[in-house]
Amino acid sequence: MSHVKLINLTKRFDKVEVLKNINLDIKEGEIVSLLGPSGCGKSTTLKIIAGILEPDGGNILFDEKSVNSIPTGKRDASIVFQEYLLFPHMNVFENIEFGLKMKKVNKKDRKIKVEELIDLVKLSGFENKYPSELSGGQQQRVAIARTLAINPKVLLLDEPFSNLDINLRNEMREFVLNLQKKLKITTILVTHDKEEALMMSDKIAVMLNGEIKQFDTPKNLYEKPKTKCVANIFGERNYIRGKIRDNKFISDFIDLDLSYCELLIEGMNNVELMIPQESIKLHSIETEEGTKGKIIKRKYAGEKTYYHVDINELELKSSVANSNFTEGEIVRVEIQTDKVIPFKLND
Ligand SMILES: Nc1ncnc2c1ncn2[C@@H]1O[C@H](COP(=O)(O)OP(=O)(O)OP(=O)(O)O)[C@@H](O)[C@H]1O
Repeated sequence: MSHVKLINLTKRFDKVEVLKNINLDIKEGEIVSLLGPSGCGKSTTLKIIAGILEPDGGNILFDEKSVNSIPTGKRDASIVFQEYLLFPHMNVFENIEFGLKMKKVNKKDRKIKVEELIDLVKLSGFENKYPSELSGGQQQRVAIARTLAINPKVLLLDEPFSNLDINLRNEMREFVLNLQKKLKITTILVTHDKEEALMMSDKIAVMLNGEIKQFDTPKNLYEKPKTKCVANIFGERNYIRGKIRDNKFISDFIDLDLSYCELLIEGMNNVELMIPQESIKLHSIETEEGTKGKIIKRKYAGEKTYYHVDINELELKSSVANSNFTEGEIVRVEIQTDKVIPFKLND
């Protein structure tokens, strides 16, 4: 277990500034995700923590001690990559044993440790199998066991689930989460999957263009993003331009009573009101609630259906469970305002 701190980390590749002053404070035993689009600098940050890459500036602290000059092998931070990188000519037992051999642990202790890990990652009976004889999920569990063999203080996971099919991915997420809680090992997960980050993390660092835009709990990030760019990482939302007066949002299309909006700032002249898709409720035309609207697009997605609805020439996106409205149908649109967020323009 370790408390990890990144202070003013910077990194350039050629002349491109890939990390710009990264600061992060990860408490002992926490699981934190680095979430952001491709190329924003997530893997580079992880590799710098692991010691695979050197930063151009800044400090990496484990338990308040700088590890900048400690080489990868001695840093107590182990990384699991997307491609697992198992040794193909070694069986499961030998793959997991490898790091212990490098550390010159004696044969008897190696056997005890490897058996313990095989049990932990639920691979009993697979000791003599080679990587080519294992499924993706099994290979990944070997990679995790091999990483844990050397008792790292910090576990670094670089998109570990992205090569797995959806069922296996859910199973492995659950598995890693349970393991992490059991071992209480400080874990940093790199992902570009918002749902994965929301489900797995104590906190998420949202990265864009080499910067951390917000570091917060999943709930705060989803419900109270500080900027539009952070909000957009967590899915498509609706935005309407207007102004706020006397607890009311006033726009060319629609006026809304914002008495229940927690994040209201009075007297904002030039705002974009963010409305989550799930706050746009659709009702049949017979009900009296809400404004009249017309369904202009419908996308069925199993648990939810996504609609585009036109009210007063304003196109709003709505996601609704258990509904069966059709394109062209006239409906009632209710906009719930408890989760809307006004952003000052230029945000
Ligand atoms: N060894 C390298 N040499 C030159 N440029 C690099 C190197 N490694 C990464 N980069 C560049 O640095 C930027 C950040 O890369 P990084 O791998 O950290 O992004 P990422 O957020 O992890 O992306 P992805 O989700 O696609 O893996 C990218 O523009 C990438 O092309």
